[in-house]
Amino acid sequence: MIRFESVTKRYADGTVAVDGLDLEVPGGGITVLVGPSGCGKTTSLRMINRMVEPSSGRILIHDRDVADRPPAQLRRSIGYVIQHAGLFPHRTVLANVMTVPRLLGWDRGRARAAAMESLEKVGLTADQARRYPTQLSGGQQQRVGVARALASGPEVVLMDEPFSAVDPIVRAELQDEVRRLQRELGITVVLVTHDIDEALSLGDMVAVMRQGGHLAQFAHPAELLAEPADDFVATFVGRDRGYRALGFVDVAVTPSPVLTARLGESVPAGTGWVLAVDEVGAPIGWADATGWGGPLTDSRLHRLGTLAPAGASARTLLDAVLSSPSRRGVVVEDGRVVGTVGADEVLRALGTLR
Ligand SMILES: Nc1ncnc2c1ncn2[C@@H]1O[C@H](COP(=O)(O)OP(=O)(O)OP(=O)(O)O)[C@@H](O)[C@H]1O
Repeated sequence: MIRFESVTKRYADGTVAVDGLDLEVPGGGITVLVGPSGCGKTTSLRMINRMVEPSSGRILIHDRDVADRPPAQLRRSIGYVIQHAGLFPHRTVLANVMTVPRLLGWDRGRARAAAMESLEKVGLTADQARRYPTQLSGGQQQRVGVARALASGPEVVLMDEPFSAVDPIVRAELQDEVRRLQRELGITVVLVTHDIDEALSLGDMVAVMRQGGHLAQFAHPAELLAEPADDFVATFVGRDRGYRALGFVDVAVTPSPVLTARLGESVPAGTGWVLAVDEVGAPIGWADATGWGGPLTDSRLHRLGTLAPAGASARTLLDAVLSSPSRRGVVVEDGRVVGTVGADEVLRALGTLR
């Protein structure tokens, strides 16, 4: 959908930032450009909306050369999100988000409605819309940046290190949000990051670039982990790639029934591990009824491990097992316990995969 054809960018001082890049970004997904500092990610991204002009080669969106479109018009049709949101400080949040619709010539009412809708999509309120950017947290400002990029309903959104300036928790929330919005709106997102974990968790496809603006590998995250094209990619992808690859592996393991009890219910001595559940069947903790019996109380409970949703990846299942005091991973559906799995079952299922 976005095609780089032998694209090279040589800056005026002779720096070759991108060298003969051939890349086909599929429509309707998230494609991540990742690589070490200075490998040409930002330059590649900015050539899509003509903020940087290629020295040779061409870039096509829907088979149409971007060079044939006036830069200002092209940029209005493509959303753009940058690291520190890049908001106008002296304009309200709403006015910021209305910018592109207004530039497109929409009347005030239509632009305002589109901006409010867009702000709502990223979880911001009408009250926040009236404020100035500095009156919001860094994470909220970044949401405004995303809302602004989406306000005119672009098909393509470019994001340059959009989450690097926020803390890890906000970052994870924003990543989820972008994933959700991409699916909901069916847009094509091209995102630049230097963080391989972000690339692997967000990307439907990941382009790993290396110094000198060369493409090292373009693949699905699971393939990058399982079959890095060369030593550079293997090193860049990092340690634990065998284990991390399990995050993309589905295994057929049927959860076994587990003994559950509500608080106050009597548990016979010698029962072993019992999973405490609340009134709707959601797990609340484990109790070890090996050496005692009697009513189950709060004080008997050990902390739950992580929970694996039904159909979770091998990595999530194993994590549920390893973090559980009973060494049985709890599988839930709609928050309710459906059963448990053991490490041996997950490993056996993995062993039968090709
Ligand atoms: N305007 C410019 N003039 C000259 N050289 C430039 C210019 N912009 C970028 N470069 C150089 O081009 C190369 C690629 O830069 P680019 O910003 O595209 O890399 P990047 O992978 O996005 O890096 P980072 O992760 O550090 O932002 C670097 O060597 C950089 O110094």
